[in-house]
Amino acid sequence: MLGGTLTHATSPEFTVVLNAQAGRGLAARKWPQLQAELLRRGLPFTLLTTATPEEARARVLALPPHAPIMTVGGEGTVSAILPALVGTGRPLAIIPLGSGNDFAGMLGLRAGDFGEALNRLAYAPRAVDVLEVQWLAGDGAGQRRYLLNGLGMGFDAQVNQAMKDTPARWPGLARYAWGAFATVRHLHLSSVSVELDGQPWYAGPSALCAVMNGTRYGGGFRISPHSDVRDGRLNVVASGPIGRLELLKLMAQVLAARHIGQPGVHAAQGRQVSVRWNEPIALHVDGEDAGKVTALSVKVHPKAVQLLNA
Ligand SMILES: Nc1ncnc2c1ncn2[C@@H]1O[C@H](COP(=O)(O)OP(=O)(O)OP(=O)(O)O)[C@@H](O)[C@H]1O
Repeated sequence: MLGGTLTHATSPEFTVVLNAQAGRGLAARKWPQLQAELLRRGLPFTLLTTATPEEARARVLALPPHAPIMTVGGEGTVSAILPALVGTGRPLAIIPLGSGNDFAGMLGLRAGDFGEALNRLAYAPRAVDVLEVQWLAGDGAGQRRYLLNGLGMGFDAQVNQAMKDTPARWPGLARYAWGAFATVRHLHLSSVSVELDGQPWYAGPSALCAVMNGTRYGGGFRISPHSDVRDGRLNVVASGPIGRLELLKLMAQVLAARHIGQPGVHAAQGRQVSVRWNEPIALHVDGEDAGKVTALSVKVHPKAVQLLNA
């Protein structure tokens, strides 16, 4: 554990959660530069270098309520400690150094731009919504998990898996695009039935269904351009029956956020959504593979986390 010098009497001491593996090692490589910047600004901190998400969660949970946290990593690094933030009053500053950084990117925070991320600590904290997913059937039935950015089922989640085969030096967007091309050959439609706020919303064949708090995933695909992380609502986007070529065209439209309103694209907002498939479907949660699922529900916790540099 390494401590920074307390030179500014009014600055709270941050607990820095450094995920050295985030961004395929980017966070570890950039840490000395960030550390120097924290010290230069007189921002006091204690460093937690954690080996696993579970360790990070446990160590943050052991901190006093209201202790400010700074994550250094990607979406998974933030996602891992959400249970130690929601409802505890521990505020969060995000220093994005992951592969995709979609939630941070949506907020205008760029990987490696420490100046902007730290300057924003002078702003008033802003509360953002958090989503909670519950597995309704299958192996994980009853399991719950918080997420900040979004989850995807079907094609989305398969692309997320395929991205792992791409070179580390590629930007997140290129890795996602490569994954989409590799995955589209195996496109498979399944039957889904989606209820939004207790009402039937979409039922029929589908290639993908995403439930979003943020606007984008995959390093810049704006799957849910109308999302607002402060509106107390989640956004659901599902495809109808779609072929390979149409899906590739759709992905290009998603890049430009022009897919909403197109035929075969269903999008809506609500507070709670239940999604049931006729067969097990690949799932990612905040960009992490989460196996296969046949039914899940997602609800919003409005303004559940205070962001210090939003
Ligand atoms: N504090 C932590 N310490 C060690 N490992 C962690 C920690 N938090 C999360 N992890 C693990 O590290 C993996 C990668 O982290 P993260 O998602 O932050 O980076 P990334 O995948 O490179 O970026 P992004 O999610 O923005 O694409 C996560 O999937 C998770 O399993």
